[in-house]
Amino acid sequence: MKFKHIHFIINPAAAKKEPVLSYISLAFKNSRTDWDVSLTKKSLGAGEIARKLIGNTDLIVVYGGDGCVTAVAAALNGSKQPMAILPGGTANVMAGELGVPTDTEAALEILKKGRFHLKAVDMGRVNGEPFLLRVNLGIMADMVIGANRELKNNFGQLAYGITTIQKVAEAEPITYELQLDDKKKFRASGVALTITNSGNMGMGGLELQPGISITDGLLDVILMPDKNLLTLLKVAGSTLLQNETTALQHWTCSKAVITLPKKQNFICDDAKRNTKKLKITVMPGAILMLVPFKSK
Ligand SMILES: Nc1ncnc2c1ncn2[C@@H]1O[C@H](COP(=O)(O)OP(=O)(O)OP(=O)(O)O)[C@@H](O)[C@H]1O
Repeated sequence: MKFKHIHFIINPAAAKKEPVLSYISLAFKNSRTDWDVSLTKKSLGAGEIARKLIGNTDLIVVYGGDGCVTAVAAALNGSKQPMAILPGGTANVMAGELGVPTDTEAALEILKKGRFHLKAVDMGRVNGEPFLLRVNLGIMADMVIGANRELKNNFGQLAYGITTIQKVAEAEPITYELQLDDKKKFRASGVALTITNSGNMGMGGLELQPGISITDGLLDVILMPDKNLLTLLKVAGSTLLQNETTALQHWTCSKAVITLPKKQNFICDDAKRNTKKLKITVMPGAILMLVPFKSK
């Protein structure tokens, strides 16, 4: 498959510092593909740019971190406009999930040679707002909020690890009321709750829990009940060994209502929000994404 026209949305302030325009120009030098570029600004997000491009190009490629990627996916959901990712950020969870190489020139080579197919990927919606990766509460939310730009610039992916250690020490369990699909409501306490579409953690291809799929039309709800050392070690071990652990509670559903004892911060992909009740639904096959063929 080859595209006649590609529009690149580039975040010039993305974490990777590299001559991405030269790479694009070189990759398509002798190709019949015509391409254009838009640059994001602090005041002009990737999502806003993407929305105006719907139907005006064959493929929107976003170069940046997950902030840009999730903003573009949110803008395009339900539109049938295909999108692709050139990883330019610190972690690029979605690119990892799809198997897009971290190396920009290698990712462009796949695009140029047509070694990919398009896949309809699920998204979710929380209190009306679309998300691509996950909704986080508790430690996981605090960790994303704590990993600020300065920390990410200095430490890259390690920024998340540094803030996790800080946040675990401070964490207190919260009692959540959960209603999954149309089943009976129940209460469960935990220091971290994640409602996730993607299993990838953006770190060396590690998965949060095995079997989480971005194309199964379902969301995975994962609760970490406590923060004692044994639980943390079990979670770390199961992540590394890619097996299911009893230290985490894990459910799947297509919709969830989560009620908190009081208003609290949560993370919708990259964005910080605050609420007492989360109404979450899956949007099966909401976005067409470019997926590289698996290398043999
Ligand atoms: N031209 C620009 N100058 C400065 N900042 C920008 C510009 N364009 C976008 N941004 C900022 O970049 C951020 C989103 O970028 P990106 O998705 O690469 O970051 P990220 O999600 O923090 O990535 P990662 O965590 O993987 O490093 C937003 O905070 C946005 O305001």
